[in-house]
Amino acid sequence: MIRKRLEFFFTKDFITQMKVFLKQISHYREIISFSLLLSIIANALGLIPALISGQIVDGYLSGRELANSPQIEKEILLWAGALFLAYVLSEVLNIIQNQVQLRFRTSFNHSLQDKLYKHVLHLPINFFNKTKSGELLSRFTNDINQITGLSNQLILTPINALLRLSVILAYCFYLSPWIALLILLIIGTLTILCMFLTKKTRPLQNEIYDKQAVIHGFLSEVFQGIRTVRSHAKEAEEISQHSQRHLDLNDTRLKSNLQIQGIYTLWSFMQAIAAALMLAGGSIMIIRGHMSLGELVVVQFFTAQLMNPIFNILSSISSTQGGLACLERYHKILSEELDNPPDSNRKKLDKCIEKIKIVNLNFSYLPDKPVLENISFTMQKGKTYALVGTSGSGKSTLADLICGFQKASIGNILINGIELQELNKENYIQHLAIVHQANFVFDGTIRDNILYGNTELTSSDLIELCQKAQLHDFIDSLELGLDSYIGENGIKLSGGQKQRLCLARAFAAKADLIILDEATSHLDSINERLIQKAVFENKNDLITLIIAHNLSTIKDVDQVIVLEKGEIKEIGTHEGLMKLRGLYFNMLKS
Ligand SMILES: Nc1ncnc2c1ncn2[C@@H]1O[C@H](COP(=O)(O)OP(=O)(O)OP(=O)(O)O)[C@@H](O)[C@H]1O
Repeated sequence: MIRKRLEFFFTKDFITQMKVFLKQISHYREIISFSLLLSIIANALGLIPALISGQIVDGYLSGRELANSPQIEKEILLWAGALFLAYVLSEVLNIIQNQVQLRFRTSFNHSLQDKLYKHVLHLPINFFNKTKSGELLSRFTNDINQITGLSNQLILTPINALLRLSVILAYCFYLSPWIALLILLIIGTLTILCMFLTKKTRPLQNEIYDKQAVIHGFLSEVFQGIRTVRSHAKEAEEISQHSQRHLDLNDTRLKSNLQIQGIYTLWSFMQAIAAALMLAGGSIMIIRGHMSLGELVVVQFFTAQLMNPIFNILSSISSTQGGLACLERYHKILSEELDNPPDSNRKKLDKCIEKIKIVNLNFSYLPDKPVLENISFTMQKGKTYALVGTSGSGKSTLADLICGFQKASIGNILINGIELQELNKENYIQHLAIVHQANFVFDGTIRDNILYGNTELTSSDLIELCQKAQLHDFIDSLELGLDSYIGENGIKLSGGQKQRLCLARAFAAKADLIILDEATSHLDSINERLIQKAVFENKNDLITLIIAHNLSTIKDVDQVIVLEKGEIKEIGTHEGLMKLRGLYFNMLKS
């Protein structure tokens, strides 16, 4: 019966999420218990002033002629001192409890952040294709903060409030069962009414969080693409859309606030009724000789104190709903399947990559829309390969599959004879170096960015790498050389300088498979040739795969693979394909 009633107020979903949360914080039970104990003692001390006031009224101010004796004044002063002490002690304990609580919350927040970050960084690239980065940021900031607050809303506030409620009710019951009954009646009505109303606030709370996340998503997109926004003079449109989204969010906030305000108003109204009833009931009981004046003082004081705990429980339920919605979203991300579990027992490569065999590979991003079909070819250590084809033919997708960033729908990629899916991805990636056309550089120095590819490099290694990537002249021209800051995503660098920096970082990785996906597209022909020379210098030690639109840059590779609409149309050496006078020949001629 109780369970049914609970499910009436809290949905099953709510209860499941609550259980998940309680399990999550079970590691912190010691610190939570300590914080709870402090809070209970502080609250108990908070009730003492009421009892002392009642004692002073009954003991010295009523029921007999007021005696003006130094002894009585001394006793009153002692009681007042005790009252002051109870206040002070209660406050001190509250301060300590706040500190303990903060410690728990920061450590809990930290562990939530770490867990989510660890998971997200190992999610398939597809996850990032479908999730806006701003929304993801919202999960790390707003959602995690809300989840952290749940400990207060679900544990400390209700337990404290229930305890206070029990003490007050017990005292009132001791004075008069009728007063206790009256209080219970008021509380019961109030609780049922507020529970109905708070239940209604949850959908709007969720809507607010969702809309905030969408706004973050758009903001981060616009900041990242500020050049595109500027170059299309879309500032006014973006501002108006942003403002529209905010108006929409404000609308939801206002609706939600209206609901909450309704609850508050109802609450104040009931509180006024309770105070009036107590005053009337208590006064009648004094007149009839069933209660003393001091006891009425205590009851009035307690009634006022009683309302807050109940209100805290109810507002906890409302904010808990928001927090649990955040927890739901948090766990939704954690339930996304990892393609690269960090602690898996998958096989590690015991030597460098010597052979990559691709067998009958098929892949599609969307059902029934194949991007790659029946791809089969082999790459060997010491050889260079080029993937060519028209735009959208699937070259970058194939490179992503070889790197393990995407999973083939059908077919295999065998690395030294081992199925790629059976390999420990972290270990496998350490054997690769990839440079994309639009590679990312971090906000830091040139040195930081190159060391990201290999932290063990010495200064002379760095100089050598920069020479290989044709970056040395540029670095020499900078006042701070390798220690120059390049700004967010290399804003202070030209497209070509950024590409050369990415090449230096890739060379630093000392990989056995290097994939250059349009990696020299921003370079002038002299630099492009020099870099190619550098790439081919160590070609005997690795597998080199070049994806290029400029076919004049790949004439010297050992094998050219020509893709067209996701299928291999031609494969062979430059000379062989030229003789064939097929697709490759036509591409080169055109
Ligand atoms: N994340 C994605 N979701 C859905 N479709 C995608 C995704 N990425 C690429 N595609 C589609 O897959 C096809 C192959 O894209 P891919 O980037 O591999 O081609 P590409 O040959 O490298 O092109 P380009 O030479 O222009 O870089 C294209 O039709 C593209 O629209």
